[in-house]
Amino acid sequence: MTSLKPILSHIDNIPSTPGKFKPDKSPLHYLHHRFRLPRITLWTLVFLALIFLFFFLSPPSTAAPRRGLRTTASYGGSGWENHVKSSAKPRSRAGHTVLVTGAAGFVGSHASVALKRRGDGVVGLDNFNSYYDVNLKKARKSHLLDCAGVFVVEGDVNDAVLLRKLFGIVHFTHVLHLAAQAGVRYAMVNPSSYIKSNVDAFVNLLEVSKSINPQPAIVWASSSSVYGLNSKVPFSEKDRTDQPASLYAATKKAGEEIAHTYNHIYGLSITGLRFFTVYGPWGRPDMAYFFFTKDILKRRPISVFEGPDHATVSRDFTYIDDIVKGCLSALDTAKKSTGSGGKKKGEAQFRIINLGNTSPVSVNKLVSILEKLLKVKAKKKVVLMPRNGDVPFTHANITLARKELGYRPTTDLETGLQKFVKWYLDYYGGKKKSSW
Ligand SMILES: O=C(O)[C@H]1O[C@H](OP(=O)(O)OP(=O)(O)OC[C@H]2O[C@@H](n3ccc(=O)[nH]c3=O)[C@H](O)[C@@H]2O)[C@H](O)[C@@H](O)[C@H]1O
Repeated sequence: MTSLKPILSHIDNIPSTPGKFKPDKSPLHYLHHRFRLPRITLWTLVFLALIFLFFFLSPPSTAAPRRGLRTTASYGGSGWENHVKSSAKPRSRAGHTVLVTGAAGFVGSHASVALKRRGDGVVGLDNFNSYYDVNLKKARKSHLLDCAGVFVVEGDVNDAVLLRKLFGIVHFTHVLHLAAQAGVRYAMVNPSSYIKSNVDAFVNLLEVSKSINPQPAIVWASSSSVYGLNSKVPFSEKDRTDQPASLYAATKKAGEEIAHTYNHIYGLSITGLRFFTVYGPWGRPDMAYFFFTKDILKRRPISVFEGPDHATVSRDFTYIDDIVKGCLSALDTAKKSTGSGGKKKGEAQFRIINLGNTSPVSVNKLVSILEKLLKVKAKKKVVLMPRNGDVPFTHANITLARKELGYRPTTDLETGLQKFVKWYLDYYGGKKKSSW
């Protein structure tokens, strides 16, 4: 940044007590005598010059506000713009141009690679917060660039200036919004992070998207957790979702309602995908399959939850590649938004679709598969599931996904975990360049 020292040096002459100026030989003194300008005019000119310097000579990079979790942000400059433009370019005219938020995250990184590899233009956006190992996010970012040519912008979805800047540089046909504060249990530790990432940021994205011309179509990640205490299985999109068991679930449910509002008022085409416990290579270290693997290998005890009366706790674990296929198909089948100039011009598409595996597996079974793959016996401690946001089971009905998206999950838990364990051993065994 330009040094303000020479320009501000005259400020030393401002008296602490009015009327006690020392005799000076400053440029101000000279102008005052030479051109007979009143002192008030001169001070006004100095003030205007300072404002000019502040606004026009600041460097082009911007930093997002840092609240809660540590985040980084840096963007701006012609080199940066060129990276954004070239990453956004689809290989063919028919290709989409997609802004992927949360691109350095688990699902975001996989989806970005898949989109780019099939010929779409992709720009990633991620705030690299410290909820879990930032080095893993950085490694995903490097892989995205090296293996697929996807450029990830470091910035926050809450930063409206950045979003407008990106939309100003690139005409995004679609937004795949995967940035979120994940994890059901962490919501008791840092509740405000869920509001900031899952509510505030989503509203910010929708606000910007509705005012863009033409508006993009939006596909975003909701969650199986919205079914909360619903006990009717398998979970269908028609079932009740008004009994969330965690603040995470409540913010995802809020997102679904907020999405409906923006669809209704502004004609934004919006598809919410309810993901069911997604797992796989390059996954999230805060998830049970991931930290169980780590703890089993380190011969540390793991807590396996069970319900009251020793009821089994189970999840409809869904492999990452199946989820990615669902995301891409949701983008392909998304209809155009109908609004322009911030005004709705007709009914727009609004969808909420389950993406699960339809084959729930108990946590006990998950552990026994890991034991077999890792060839290590787990030190299991069976404990009553704490009341911290968890639900006893999930099970997706995917009839709508089949119909709307042609979605057909093909990977069972054992096959998916085999791929995860291979990646885990490669990555943490020192092969940092493990394949995608
Ligand atoms: O589908 C979703 O929408 C959510 O999926 C994921 O949540 P969950 O399905 O709860 O996954 P995860 O924490 O891996 O626990 C898995 C199982 O292990 C059990 N579990 C957990 C911890 C433990 O110490 N012991 C244990 O038995 C636990 O009781 C559970 O039965 C995402 O984290 C969340 O961000 C969201 O995307």
